[in-house]
Amino acid sequence: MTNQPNRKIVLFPPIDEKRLHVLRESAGDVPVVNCLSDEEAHLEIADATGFYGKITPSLLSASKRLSWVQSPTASLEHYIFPELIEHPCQLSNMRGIFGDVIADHVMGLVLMAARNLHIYVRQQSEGDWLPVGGQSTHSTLFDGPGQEKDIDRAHLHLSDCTLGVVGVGGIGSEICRRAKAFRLNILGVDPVCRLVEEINLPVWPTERLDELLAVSDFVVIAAPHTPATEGLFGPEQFRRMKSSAWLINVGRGVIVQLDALTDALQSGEIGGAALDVLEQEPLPKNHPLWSLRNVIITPHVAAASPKIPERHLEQLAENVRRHCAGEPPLTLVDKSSWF
Ligand SMILES: NC(=O)C1=CN([C@@H]2O[C@H](COP(=O)(O)OP(=O)(O)OC[C@H]3O[C@@H](n4cnc5c(N)ncnc54)[C@H](O)[C@@H]3O)[C@@H](O)[C@H]2O)C=CC1
Ligand SMILES: O=C(O)C(=O)CO
Repeated sequence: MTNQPNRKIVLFPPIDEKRLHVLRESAGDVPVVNCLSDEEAHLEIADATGFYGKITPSLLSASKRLSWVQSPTASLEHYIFPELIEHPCQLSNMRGIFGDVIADHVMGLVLMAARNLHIYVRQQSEGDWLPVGGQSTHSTLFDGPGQEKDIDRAHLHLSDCTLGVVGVGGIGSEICRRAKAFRLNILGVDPVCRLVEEINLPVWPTERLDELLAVSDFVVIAAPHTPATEGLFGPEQFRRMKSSAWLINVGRGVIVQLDALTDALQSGEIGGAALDVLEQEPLPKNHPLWSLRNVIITPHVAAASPKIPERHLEQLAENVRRHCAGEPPLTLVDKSSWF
């Protein structure tokens, strides 16, 4: 397909030369302008049709012909504002490139929690040989066969567990597939009631979240930050969860009310939490969550992988090509879900 006439794409903040070259190849004869300053971005956006980067209300109001905005991230909370929602331009994000990487991270957290690995790693640094649930300095299995002991009850058997996913999109679906391979029972809620391919898992509507919470041993949040998910997990949701259940959050920190989560963990209302994203990032050094035995914190790294920059560029280049050809972008965002 030939490019549409009079298209122009503006990038701000600027990107490196190597990536710029790839984008220019995708754009063909459409100019791609890499702006080095905010002032330059304000001038260049006036007649631009496409924009990649951090759009602001001021840049948007300086634009006269904008029909496409691409955010650099999957989440949109730092890139969306009322004027952009009302603007007729199409908005696309970077969802869909993180699925396998984040699902691997989640399975790592599930295995740590089930096998108490987080506790053993801490004990290792002190040179402590202490089985969780046991008092002896060696495995109680040697004390005699046939009887279930505290040490057994303190370690989870994964195929007896249920994992419930909140937000079964690109990341959530991959989590379900991996969990299935580990023989967990799987549930999922999402406003879009799809079937997870390969494992034929029917996804429940979000109205059934309470049911999912009541039976899940692991509740995994892989949803975006939207008005509907902000603060979605508070005291009531923790009350509904099993007292042994773990909450795993790889979606966005603000979906979980940090104070309510801290209370639920300190009071034993839920069994544990594994958090890659938190309402406060970085979590302050003196926050009580750091010292809780049943908490695993990773510093917003669930998506870190050498594959991601490569995929990011590929997806961006494809959306540049589509914009120039007059086609809708991949990963179009439904702006109405932000009302
Ligand atoms: N921890 C990290 O480093 C990263 C976190 N993320 C987060 O993961 C989120 C999901 O990313 P993808 O799976 O690629 O996006 P996606 O758009 O493919 O999937 C998100 C799913 O959540 C669903 N959803 C929307 N509102 C919901 C609600 N109220 N309750 C339950 N589900 C709801 C959507 O319908 C969709 O199926 C991103 O928006 C971002 O916040 C993304 C990348 C890295
Ligand atoms: O794209 C996102 O939303 C991220 O969190 C990247 O780490």
